[in-house]
Amino acid sequence: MGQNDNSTTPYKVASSDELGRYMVATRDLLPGDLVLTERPLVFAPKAMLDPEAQMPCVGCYKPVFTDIGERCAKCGWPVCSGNCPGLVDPRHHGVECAVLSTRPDCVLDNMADYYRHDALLPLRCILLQNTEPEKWKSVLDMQSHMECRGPGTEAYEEANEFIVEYLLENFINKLDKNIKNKYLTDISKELIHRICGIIDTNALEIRLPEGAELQALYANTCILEHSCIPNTKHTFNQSSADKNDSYKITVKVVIPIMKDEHITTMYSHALWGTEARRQHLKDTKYFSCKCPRCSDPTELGTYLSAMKCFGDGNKSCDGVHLPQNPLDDDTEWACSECPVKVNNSQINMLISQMGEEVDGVLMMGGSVPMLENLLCRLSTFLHPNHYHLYSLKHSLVQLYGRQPSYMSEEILDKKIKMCKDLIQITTTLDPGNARLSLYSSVLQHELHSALILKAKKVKSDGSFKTAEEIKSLLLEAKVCIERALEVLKDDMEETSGRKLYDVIEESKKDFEKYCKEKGISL
Ligand SMILES: C[S@@+](CC[C@H](N)C(=O)[O-])C[C@H]1O[C@@H](n2cnc3c(N)ncnc32)[C@H](O)[C@@H]1O
Repeated sequence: MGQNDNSTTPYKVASSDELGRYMVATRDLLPGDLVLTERPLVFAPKAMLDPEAQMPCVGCYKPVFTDIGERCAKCGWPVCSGNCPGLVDPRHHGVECAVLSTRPDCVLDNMADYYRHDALLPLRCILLQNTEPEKWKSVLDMQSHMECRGPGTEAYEEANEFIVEYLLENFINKLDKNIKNKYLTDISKELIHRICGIIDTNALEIRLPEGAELQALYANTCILEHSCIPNTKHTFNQSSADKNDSYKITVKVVIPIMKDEHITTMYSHALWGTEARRQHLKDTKYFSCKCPRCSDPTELGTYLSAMKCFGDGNKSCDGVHLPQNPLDDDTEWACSECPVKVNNSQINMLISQMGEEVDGVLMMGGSVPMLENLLCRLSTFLHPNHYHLYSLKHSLVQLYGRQPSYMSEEILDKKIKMCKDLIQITTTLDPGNARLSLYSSVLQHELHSALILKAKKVKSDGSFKTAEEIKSLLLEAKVCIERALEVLKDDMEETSGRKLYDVIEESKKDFEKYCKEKGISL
């Protein structure tokens, strides 16, 4: 869709005590309309979660083997090659190298502690002050939430140890006067803390094809406010021939926005339940979300956080537990059928324990029996649509119908039902495919494949399916594969979207070939 009136900027910046700066639409906007596109002010690698893992090259972020790999000839940081163009490019390693070069001699043996890539973004930010004063001004315009990040807070102590002291002690305090005058006329502990606050509040994450993750700051995109039902989607350019456009962001409308309505994005994970999303937003962005999804105990009728009632000890109950007021941290959870109530902290403890189990199984690439076992156990406590069960089912549908022991008609029917249930939840939570397009696409693709396999199978009673039955299954499969491709239309600039699109397009070709061979026209 998209409307073509590009004569006026589609947004203006407003401000309120509650939200700070935010964006409103200057005219009615339709899905597909461009809100903005801009290059990043600054970007750098994110923290390495696993210190044993490969480190990103400081010039291009490709993972490198640190023990055998090359080092930057000047500063000694791991690089993909001494000829990496990013080493001299000021947007990448070109400027910071002068500061990082003041390294102690011992560092090459002590990599995990010494090469702290998450300190590079704060360093690249403060280096803008003399090299790119306009960009530096834009960074300083951003909200830092220093009022919530004083000494003694977790955010302060963490930033202090891992970034502020690290940068000061290892590099900045040892800098030659000339270099300091050239690059860092304004430098203090407080300033680095403020930059850390700005990064935590505003930086966006970019996952690169090779696995590394970057963080980047954008002057205008950072003004977008959060909603758990966002009306825009953003993508990052990762494939442009023009290197200056690397990581350029494009923000597009996904749900119609009326003139004067707020333009929103999502800072949290769309498949987390309300409690987890709100806690994450409080901890990292210092506000309490009150959006329509957070305010609704059923989360738009999906029951994504709902629990089953445990009964009162004497009598079992088929009711469903929901928070009475999801915006209240001390809310009680009440049953839909009986008088039993449970307090929020008990529910949170249970849910986080279950979450750890789910993450554990998924991280080790859980097999079908492992996933089914946990699904069965957690289903005793959780509503079938609960987000922990969603995660397990989303993995299961990618294994059912693809492994020899899981090809029976019964399993295919199970897969078809799971896919349909998960598609329903996904579409309700993310009607514009702002955040869950890859999840949706995978589900549509899996549904397509299960329908075809079912069409090819004899029935469980040994009889053949009629031509009508086969055609009806294949017609449904056709709609699914078209939807699987359609929901990815705005993800093509990103590698993960393009890769998934290519896989699904191959399936579509195989499907068309099969129909042609069988003389079936759909
Ligand atoms: C990325 S910044 C957005 C721009 C910011 N308002 C400014 O003035 O620069 C994120 C911060 O905006 C505020 N914010 C964003 N969305 C909000 C919302 N839905 N409710 C309350 N505050 C919000 C919070 O203070 C949050 O930490």
